[in-house]
Amino acid sequence: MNQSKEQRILNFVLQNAVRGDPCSVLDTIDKYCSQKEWAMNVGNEKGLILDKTVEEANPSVALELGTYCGYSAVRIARLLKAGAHLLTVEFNPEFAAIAKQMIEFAGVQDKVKLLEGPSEEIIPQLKKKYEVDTLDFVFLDHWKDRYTPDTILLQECNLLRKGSVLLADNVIVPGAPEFLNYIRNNPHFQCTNYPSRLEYMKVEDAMEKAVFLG
Ligand SMILES: COCc1ccccc1-c1cc(O)c2[nH]cnc(=O)c2c1
Ligand SMILES: [Mg+2]
Repeated sequence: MNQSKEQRILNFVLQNAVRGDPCSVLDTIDKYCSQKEWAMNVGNEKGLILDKTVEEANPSVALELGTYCGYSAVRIARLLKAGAHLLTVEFNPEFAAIAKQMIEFAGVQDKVKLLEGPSEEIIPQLKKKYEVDTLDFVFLDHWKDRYTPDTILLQECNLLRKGSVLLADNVIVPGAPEFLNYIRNNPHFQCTNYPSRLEYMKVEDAMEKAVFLG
């Protein structure tokens, strides 16, 4: 049974990165995916926008939708203050299994809770089952057709508070035009666009930040 691309990425990290060093894990994934096999990690260019947004929000409780191999979970968790934590949601069991190992190798497992399942099922469970009050930061990086319904669901479940920061990846490529239309015309959100590049490619992409105004 030949290996998946995601397994090859993990193996490259296990053999080349420094255990317990999140930055070396990120650099090693970026090296593999820029030189050997493209993969849909947020990457280092958009990763810097993610870093700045997380640092500015300084979240106690963060949510990521779309874990994939765990690159952005490691990227976010490495910036979290003592006692803060990230909940990351992945519906693909193969990806979740890879991400779990990636997060543990990076040494950020105490700050990250990986939840396996569809976001539309997990979001309504966050308060009662996962003891969340409100979310300080949300990274949307899953299926683009879920950006709008999940943003509506977060509001319906009272998971956002005045000042909650949403950051969406890939609003140009693959694109989330319906989400941009929804969020930019919604008076409860203050939006900012951050032009960038698609990970590991000379292709235009962008991230959209949306601050909930309550
Ligand atoms: C499976 O498509 C891969 C792909 C192909 C071409 C262009 C973009 C993407 C892409 C890039 C990303 O950062 C992504 N992030 C999260 N969920 C995605 O599906 C996703 C897709
Ligand atoms: Mg993405």
